[in-house]
Amino acid sequence: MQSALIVGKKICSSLLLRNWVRPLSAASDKLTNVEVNDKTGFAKLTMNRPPVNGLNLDLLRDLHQSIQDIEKNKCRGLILTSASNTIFSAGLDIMEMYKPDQERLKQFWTALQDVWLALYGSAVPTAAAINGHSPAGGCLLAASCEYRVMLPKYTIGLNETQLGIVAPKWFMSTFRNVLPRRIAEQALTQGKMFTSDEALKIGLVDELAATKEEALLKCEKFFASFAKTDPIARYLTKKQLRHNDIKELLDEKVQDVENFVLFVNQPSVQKGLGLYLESLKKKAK
Ligand SMILES: CCCCC/C=C\C/C=C\CCC/C=C/C(=O)SCCNC(=O)CCNC(=O)[C@H](O)C(C)(C)COP(=O)(O)OP(=O)(O)OC[C@H]1O[C@@H](n2cnc3c(N)ncnc32)[C@H](O)[C@@H]1OP(=O)(O)O
Repeated sequence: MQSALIVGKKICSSLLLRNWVRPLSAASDKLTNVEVNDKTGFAKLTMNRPPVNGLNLDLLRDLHQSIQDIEKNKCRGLILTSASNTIFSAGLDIMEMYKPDQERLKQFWTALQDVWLALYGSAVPTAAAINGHSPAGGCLLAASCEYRVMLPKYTIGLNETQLGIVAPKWFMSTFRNVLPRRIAEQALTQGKMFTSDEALKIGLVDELAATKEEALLKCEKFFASFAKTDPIARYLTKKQLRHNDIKELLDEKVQDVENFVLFVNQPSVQKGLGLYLESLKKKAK
């Protein structure tokens, strides 16, 4: 595993916390970084896969491990954010889907399912400090959290239909958990990307913040709003509200992988992904 777990920015000597620190590989290899504030118990989970935090198999596995670690340690809040100054996450790494190795393709989708199940169903309160663009899979991660604070002048949305791909049901239920059904339907069918202001207006994000620091503080303030609640009662309430969405994927997990593999391998989808990748590369030149 390549992620780093840092408690209070130092290795703690107590047995409990020592168990909790995962050894690092070379620092440059880290794809996620977890810092836990030992006073508040809030964990900051930072995605760090330059240039755009494209969600490839390795980053997804790393994210899953980090979410599980945060949960096991009974942190009091998880804030998902990005090490980039302009991109939260560009969504799924299209290279994983274009001319794919078939076995890896299955592992890739399974890893995405596992991240979603862990984040959407997390017992720990979750928030996203969206400090950059957040299309597609990036939006899915943010929308899976319970609270979102976004910096101005970026974009967020599930743009799959603009790419000629279809968001699976659990992407859609995540959106529907946040947005009124009619707005979710329009946004999903149009593949609409919202500006930060628009996202605030429709309720896709809860607040805007001028800086990343302010966004993190606002996320912490959200966690503080649970100070007078019982954590178990809080979790069981969230669990019941999200139960049907989670059960739907759990019941169809294998079939969902098969659907994805079948869909992605269609020649028309491959052609579309190839053209889209080309357009991204041309834009970068
Ligand atoms: C009825 C049947 C239903 C069945 C359904 C079953 C299954 C469902 C099937 C499929 C579902 C798939 C769901 C897909 C979800 C996704 O997340 S797809 C990814 C969508 N992402 C995007 O569209 C974002 C594309 N990127 C951008 O818009 C921009 O790059 C940006 C994020 C706004 C950043 O812009 P900028 O800072 O200007 O950076 P560049 O554009 O220059 O990019 C830098 C390099 O990164 C490469 N890149 C960017 N995004 C991606 C990506 N998503 N994947 C791979 N690579 C990416 C870009 O090409 C540049 O590369 P080079 O430096 O040129 O090499």
